[in-house]
Amino acid sequence: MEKLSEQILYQVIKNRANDSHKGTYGRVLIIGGTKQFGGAVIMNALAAVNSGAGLVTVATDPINFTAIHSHLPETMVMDFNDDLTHAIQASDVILIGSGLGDRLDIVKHTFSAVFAKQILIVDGSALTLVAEHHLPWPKSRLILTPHQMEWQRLSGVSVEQQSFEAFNILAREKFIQKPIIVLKQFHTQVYTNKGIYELPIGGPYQATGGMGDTLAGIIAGFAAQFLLTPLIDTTLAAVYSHSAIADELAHTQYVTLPTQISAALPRFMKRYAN
Ligand SMILES: NC(=O)C1=CN([C@@H]2O[C@H](COP(=O)(O)OP(=O)(O)OC[C@H]3O[C@@H](n4cnc5c(N)ncnc54)[C@H](OP(=O)(O)O)[C@@H]3O)[C@@H](O)[C@H]2O)[C@@H](O)CC1
Ligand SMILES: Nc1ncnc2c1ncn2[C@@H]1O[C@H](COP(=O)(O)OP(=O)(O)O)[C@@H](O)[C@H]1O
Ligand SMILES: [Mg+2]
Repeated sequence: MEKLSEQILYQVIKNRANDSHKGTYGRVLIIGGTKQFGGAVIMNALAAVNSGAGLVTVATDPINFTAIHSHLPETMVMDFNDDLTHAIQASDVILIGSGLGDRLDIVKHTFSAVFAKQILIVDGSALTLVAEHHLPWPKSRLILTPHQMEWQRLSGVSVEQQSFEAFNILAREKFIQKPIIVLKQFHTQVYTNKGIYELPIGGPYQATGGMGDTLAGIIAGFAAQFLLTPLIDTTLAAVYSHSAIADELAHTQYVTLPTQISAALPRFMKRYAN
């Protein structure tokens, strides 16, 4: 297992070309946030916008529209009960699942609408729904972001067994699409076609609801913006940035809130851009 270092940030975070525009930095569609869990998509979107995605749209329960706009006038919104086919197919990156509750219909529709070349990040409730209903995965480029219980549901590997990486490797082999799997925990592990990476930073000051929603949003923002960089590297840089910011905040804070991590992203990224 290879330990991640800040080197990955220099590899991925590049200065922007003068002749670029918002379209250059990718279109992200975030799908999630039932009436109960609107906060999850707000945290997805705060992370995606602050990490530099060019255009972000949130497809969610309309009850969340005002709250989203009051946090982030930069985002567009749409009703996730409407037909999402066009919005899905017009996006570079789709993030589905944070706070999606029991909306199996939306997961099924999204999986049927995505193209093979698109990047689909599957988080939170969407992972649980796939596991419960044994849904087949789509052919798109896939990143899964389970916490340990979500990975247990998906793979059958118990939380205890997950400390033996061989079990996780075997479980990943069963996926036809060989997704990038971000197995979140203290010292998160990332399983990829290039190898397994361990995050040596981060800590329990990150144990607040919404921390994973924020990570998923950063992964989406990085993937959309650094579209020409290998997806494994952009994912690793997102995972590293998320906890590196938390570590910096933890010098002076007892807990590090998800929304504070997103707010710190633009200044953090500026230090590594080259
Ligand atoms: N503001 C919002 O709108 C928020 C919305 N959110 C959204 O809510 C949705 C549900 O997500 P969820 O993770 O809360 O519930 P679920 O998948 O049932 O897992 C709970 C079970 O798993 C266990 N468990 C958890 N973590 C574990 C770990 N690391 N390692 C091992 N076990 C772990 C846990 O154990 P326990 O806490 O009981 O010890 C319990 O048994 C999801 O879509 C998310 O995006 C949240 O982000 C919060 C903020
Ligand atoms: N003790 C810890 N040490 C390091 N990171 C942690 C710790 N507890 C939680 N985290 C991080 O917080 C995030 C939690 O993700 P998740 O459970 O999906 O949150 P949520 O769904 O509430 O947004 C992961 O990135 C995980 O690595
Ligand atoms: Mg989560």
